[in-house]
Amino acid sequence: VLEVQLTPFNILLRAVLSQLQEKDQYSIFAQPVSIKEVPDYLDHIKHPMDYSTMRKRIDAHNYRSLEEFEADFNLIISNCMTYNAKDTFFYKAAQRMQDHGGSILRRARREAERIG
Ligand SMILES: CC(=O)c1c[nH]c2ccccc12
Repeated sequence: VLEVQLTPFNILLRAVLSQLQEKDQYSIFAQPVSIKEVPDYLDHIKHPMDYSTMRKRIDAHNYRSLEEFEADFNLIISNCMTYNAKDTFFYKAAQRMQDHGGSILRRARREAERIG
């Protein structure tokens, strides 16, 4: 059985990830971009990221700080804005996710300071 040690920090990261995923109503960012569907994706994007990968990193206690978690969130956004043209549904979804994420992460930073 996967015994995930639940530290306050780990619980905070899982809660923040769930808040971010609530704003991804079409689950655009939920899984890695499919290389079968998008064969040239890795020619353009050198560091793919998605929410399922972030969840694995949380459970592996792979984030040592909220800044590292935010860096992966920002990677999801920047990858999407790099690969997709400005007038696309995906690009616009990344812009909205960036706006939503900004306020969610600001609140999380204050909470992380509080739990120390
Ligand atoms: C997040 C993202 O860029 C994508 C998510 N699903 C896709 C399908 C085709 C091309 C790009 C994507």
